[in-house]
Amino acid sequence: MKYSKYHALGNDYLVISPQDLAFELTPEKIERICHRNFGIGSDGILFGPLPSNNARFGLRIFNPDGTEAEKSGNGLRIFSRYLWDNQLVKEEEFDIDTLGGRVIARVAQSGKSVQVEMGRVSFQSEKIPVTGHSREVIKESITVANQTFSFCAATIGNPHCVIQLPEVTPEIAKQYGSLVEVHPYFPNRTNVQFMKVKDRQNIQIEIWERGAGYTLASGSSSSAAAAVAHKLNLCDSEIAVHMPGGQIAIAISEDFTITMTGAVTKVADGLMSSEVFEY
Ligand SMILES: N[C@H](CCC[C@H](N)C(=O)O)C(=O)O
Repeated sequence: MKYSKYHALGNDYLVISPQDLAFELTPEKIERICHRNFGIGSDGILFGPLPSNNARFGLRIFNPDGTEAEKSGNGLRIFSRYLWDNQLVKEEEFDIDTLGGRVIARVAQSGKSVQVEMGRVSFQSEKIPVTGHSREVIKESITVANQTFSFCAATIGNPHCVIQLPEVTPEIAKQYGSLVEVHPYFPNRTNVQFMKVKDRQNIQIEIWERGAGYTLASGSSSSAAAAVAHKLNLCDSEIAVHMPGGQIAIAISEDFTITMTGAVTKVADGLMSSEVFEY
């Protein structure tokens, strides 16, 4: 079966088109395809373009644990580049419908940069969701492994828990991210960002992704963390988000609509053998 592999700042995805799909995309098959040793290996699968009544293209996004995500910022930039590589779009704006809402994308620099209007960030508990009474989830506390953190929660279609610290490291993300991801506060689990605010135009984040674990970059995490920094008046409305895999530019409008701009890199076009499911 044909696939295309791209990465966005080290957050890698496989694009599989429905016309090439040779089997049902079950959670077990997704896990195996994404496995770094027994499969092709990736941080997820982008399944599209699909027919849509809401947009020019439909897209489904799957995590390596087989669960489906409402949105993926890096995934949307990669999918936009895939559409451009396959002559399905040129430099014009086009829209993509996802489980987490409709976005508007534009490919630039011969596919090496993509801008996506990701939708509006909400801090509202019932939209994220976060348990408890209806409120904006700002500066609340969460305890995992006997460590209590102050956090803010946000959604941009998928859920995010943003924890601000004076310093952030991969070790902190790996030690605490997996515990926060499955904390009872988050009925649908959550993506987790540990954020250092460097100045009013720059933040640094370390990421633990729902259903994927530690990743080198995340577009929806960048959007959520930047929105929280702006909400807390720690940053202005244009923020560079620095991650181990590179940086993403985030622009935040008055109503917290997010525009994300970042790189995309083509890795390969490949052919997957059916033997991958036999081991
Ligand atoms: N794991 C995420 C989806 C992918 C997010 C990330 N790769 C991005 O670029 O936004 C979730 O379950 O919500």
